[in-house]
Amino acid sequence: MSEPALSLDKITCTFVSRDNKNEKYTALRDATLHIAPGEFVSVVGPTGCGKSTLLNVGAGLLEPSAGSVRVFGQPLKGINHRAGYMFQGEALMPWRSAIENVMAGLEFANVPKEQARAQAMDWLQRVGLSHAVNKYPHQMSGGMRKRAMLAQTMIRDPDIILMDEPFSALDIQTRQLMENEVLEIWMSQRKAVLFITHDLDEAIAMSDRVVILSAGPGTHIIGEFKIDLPRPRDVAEVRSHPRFTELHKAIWDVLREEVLKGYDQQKRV
Ligand SMILES: Nc1ncnc2c1ncn2[C@@H]1O[C@H](COP(=O)(O)OP(=O)(O)OP(=O)(O)O)[C@@H](O)[C@H]1O
Repeated sequence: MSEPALSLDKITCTFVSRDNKNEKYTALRDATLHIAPGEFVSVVGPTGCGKSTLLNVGAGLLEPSAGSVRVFGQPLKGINHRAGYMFQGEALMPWRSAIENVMAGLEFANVPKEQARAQAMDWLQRVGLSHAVNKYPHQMSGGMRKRAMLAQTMIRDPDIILMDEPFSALDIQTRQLMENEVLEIWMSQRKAVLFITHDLDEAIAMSDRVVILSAGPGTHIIGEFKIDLPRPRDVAEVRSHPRFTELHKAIWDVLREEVLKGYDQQKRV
């Protein structure tokens, strides 16, 4: 069997507590997750449990207190250069137009400007932004900015894509369009994806596998489900598939108690 694209083994992350500098807070404890090349894995869990922390460890942005990270079998040191990231917030440079934003990653990698521009045009077309090539971020809608961010992530041709609630700020219709676009691109490129979401429907609709995290402290993986729904999928239509309902119930049975625990903790803060 081939090496996982991303292996997170027995990851523990302990922070100085935000509430009391004399205390420590262990967000993750012994969390293990392997993602195969080309596999789409979503991680769901209660609010504040450690989803972003896990993703940041995989991105090489955060060194775990214990445990190991491997990328295609090689120990990760520093930033994960085989990964592209798409986060919740805005990542476009306001002083650059759509095309200048999309081509920026290639320029920084010293790709000749004309080649970078041609590839950026191609990606803008793929994400439905060929009409907005010269628009600046403030001239684009939230959905258009997300499309530009997707092109910005994909143009570097990463082998692993890390997404942290990328569409949570979008209205439901735009969100579903973007989810379908991501699936279409993923089907054509088959990169490994680690997708973080609060939304169980989104996780099931998109993924090959859904992994469930416990409430913190000491968050770890408490269950995982293979999503055996047929592909290609339309994220809106797949929700009416009887198997979707079965999977949703089975996962929610595991997740519910953790969500309640997480909610309780938030109320106490
Ligand atoms: N740098 C840090 N210093 C102190 N505590 C931190 C730090 N980063 C994360 N934490 C704590 O670790 C826990 C997990 O945070 P994280 O952001 O990973 O959770 P999450 O599941 O992504 O949250 P959400 O569902 O709200 O997006 C939280 O209690 C958070 O306050």
